[in-house]
Amino acid sequence: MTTPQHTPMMQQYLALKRDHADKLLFYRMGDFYELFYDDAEKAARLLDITLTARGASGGQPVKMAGIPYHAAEGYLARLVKMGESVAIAEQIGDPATSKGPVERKVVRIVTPGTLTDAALLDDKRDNLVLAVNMHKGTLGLAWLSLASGEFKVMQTSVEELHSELERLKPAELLLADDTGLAVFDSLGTPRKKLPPWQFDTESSTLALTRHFGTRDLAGFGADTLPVAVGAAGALLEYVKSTQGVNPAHIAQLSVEEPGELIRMDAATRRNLELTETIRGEASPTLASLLDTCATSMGSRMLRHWLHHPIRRHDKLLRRQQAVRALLAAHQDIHTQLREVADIERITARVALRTARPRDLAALRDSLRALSGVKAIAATLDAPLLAELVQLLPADSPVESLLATAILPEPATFLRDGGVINHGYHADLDELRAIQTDCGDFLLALELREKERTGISTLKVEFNRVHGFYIEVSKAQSDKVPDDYRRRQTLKNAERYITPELKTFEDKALSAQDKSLALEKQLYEAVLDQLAPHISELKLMAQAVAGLDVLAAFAERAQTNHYVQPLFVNETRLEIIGGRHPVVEAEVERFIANDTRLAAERKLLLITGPNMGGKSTYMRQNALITLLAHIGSFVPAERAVLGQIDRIFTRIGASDDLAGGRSTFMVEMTETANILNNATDKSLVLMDEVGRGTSTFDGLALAWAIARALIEKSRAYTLFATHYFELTSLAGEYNSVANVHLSAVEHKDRIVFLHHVEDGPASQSYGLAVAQLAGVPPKVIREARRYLTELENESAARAQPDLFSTPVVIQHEPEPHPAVELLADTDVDDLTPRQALELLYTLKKMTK
Ligand SMILES: Nc1ncnc2c1ncn2[C@@H]1O[C@H](COP(=O)(O)OP(=O)(O)OP(=O)(O)O)[C@@H](O)[C@H]1O
Repeated sequence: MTTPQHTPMMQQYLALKRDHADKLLFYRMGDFYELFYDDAEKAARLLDITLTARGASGGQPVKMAGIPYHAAEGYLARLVKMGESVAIAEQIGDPATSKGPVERKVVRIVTPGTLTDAALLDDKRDNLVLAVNMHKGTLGLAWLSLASGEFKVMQTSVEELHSELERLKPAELLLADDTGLAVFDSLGTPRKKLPPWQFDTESSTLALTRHFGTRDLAGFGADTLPVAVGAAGALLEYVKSTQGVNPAHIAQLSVEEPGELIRMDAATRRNLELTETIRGEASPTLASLLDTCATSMGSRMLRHWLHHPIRRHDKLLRRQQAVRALLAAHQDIHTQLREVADIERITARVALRTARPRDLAALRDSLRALSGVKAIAATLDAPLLAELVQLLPADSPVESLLATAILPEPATFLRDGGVINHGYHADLDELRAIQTDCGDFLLALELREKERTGISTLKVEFNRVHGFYIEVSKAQSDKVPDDYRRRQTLKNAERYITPELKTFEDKALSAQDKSLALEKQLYEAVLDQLAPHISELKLMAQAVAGLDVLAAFAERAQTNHYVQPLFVNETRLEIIGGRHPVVEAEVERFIANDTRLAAERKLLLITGPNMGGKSTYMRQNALITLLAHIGSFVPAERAVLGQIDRIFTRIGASDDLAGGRSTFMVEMTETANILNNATDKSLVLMDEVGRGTSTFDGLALAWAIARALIEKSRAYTLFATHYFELTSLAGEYNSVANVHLSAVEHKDRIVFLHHVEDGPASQSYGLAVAQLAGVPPKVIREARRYLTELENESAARAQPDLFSTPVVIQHEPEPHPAVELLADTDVDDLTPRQALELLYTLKKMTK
């Protein structure tokens, strides 16, 4: 038995689907996008739309789900958010002339990481696609924001992968098919596996140089980064294959040098709540506090800066000078910038030829507003501002082109017409005149016909379905002349057409069709004319974003009383009157605290009651250090900072269930990372390390970790602990100092002073805090009784204090190599001859 044939339309569908098996295929049919078979089922499930069946093809009913064309954006956004990719097949043939199904083609592929549509993108976040390439322990990364054209590469060691993923937070990952790392499985990010050859350095170099029109990649500084180049090539090809047009706005590749930035691992970025709270919310975070930017370009750049603190003091000084100059002008700059649209994303859409009429109008109006910004910024005295001002437009040819070409308020969709300006093209004006003259002609005709026929109620009108007609009431319809042809009969009226009206109708309707076609053509030509200006517009967008962020820094500095930090080239981290920027906005009265670290005072051992403010104090120092290194002023009376290369934090307890690691395992993994990587230029925050295990294990570990930080890493360390035994370290090492968060007990109640004072805390107040938290009084009473018992017991045992100084570590002697060899030997496995040889070897080793 032969299988019944598929209908011609389904054959066309299946051919398209074959090339896009891993995506949902939106198949355009009239005013709908239809999905069939498994795609239909999946879409029905994900989008909660109706699943139906349509006739049969190939002997089977065809499962189908439809999405109205005009509502497609919303559905696309939801699908992409869920990590799906969608291929959109449009009708490209003319239904009137085609035999069989209209020709269709996949014109666009929407994937989570390659969005550019304003409706699908989050204004305040970059949407990145990241390609990961690994070769013999080297990690090559390439990432792109298609909506801005920013294309970057970096080469580092594979160990950095986790931290880079946390920093970049890509919306989509591209991996070679044969990459099998568990770290990717625990990420929720949609992944696309590509054949490994796409990551080949040689063919990638070829693809990249062809795209950029360069001879090699040396000009980008990427020629020495073969693994990163492999990733970049795979990425570029992927993006080209999804867009259907050449992404011309990707005009350069930049290399990110790991050494330029202060490095932070994944845990640190999370713990410091830079752009997301630990719970994954957008506020309150450092970003939500600082973001008073007027444009979404500024908001995005601010987020970028927060994750990319820079080390070079001269660069930071330039930002600081700009902030200082903006203290008096930020309000005016921001007022003007509020008129500026998202030039960056509009430019990308111009390059990808998906810019809508209102994008172009917004670009034109933004360019106008920017000349105002330029005028204000030009009066300010700071080298960085002068550089940014240079990039802002003055009498931009783009603005004059758009001013003449596009109507002040164009229609939303080009297909509706009403986009191209009057006076821009003579033929268009003429075609439009025919349509406007319509009104006059019809009035004149009505008058004339009334006179000729003597029918006073006669009306000349138009509707979309029937075109032009003369309407006469039923009662008077016997008076119509012979040249009236009936067009339509209504209940109370008849509608007619005359040869004259018909001729006019043909002319008017064809004028409308022609003017729509002409508008489309002229619009495309405007996009062509904009193409050479894309890189200049991109630079302008960057300058606007930078200016916006610097103005926000100035505003924040003024409103929240921040000061300009001072950078020095000595071992020093001194913060006087420091505050936690986010907590200070949440509490009524924030207590400022000092931090003094220097070569001879490198580790602060912080004790004090729970809720006393230890975490807040530690974090505020990290945040102040970070703010200083993005060029912002800082919440303090004074801050003096030496070179910083990394910030590490080991704070709080969190399970990594997806990664299969317990709380304590996470704690120790993060600690291991710190001990292995911290240098004397690193800032390390350790919050109650060791508390995830039994008291003695925890204490012993905390003690040994503190020593390693003091002796080996010599990092700037803030070490908060509940183990009072550790406070004796200050007696042992000059570089250790004890501080504590003060509290007083008042009539059985505890009052936190949140003030950092010298010396160790005198007691722990654990029970008082538990009481404050509402633990039932009976439980507190029992705890108090048990505590007394414990204290008495330990006094009675008078156990020698393991941590009293000096502590002598009993090193186990290294075993003799002969002993090791013997331990590794399985005697039962040896032949007599091998046994004899072994004996000789052992003998030799003892000589
Ligand atoms: N310097 C300060 N000024 C005013 N309020 C503060 C200050 N520091 C902390 N607080 C308040 O005290 C609360 C507890 O602070 P924090 O979490 O830092 O305490 P902790 O000592 O780390 O507690 P635990 O040991 O239980 O983790 C904060 O949420 C904040 O409301």
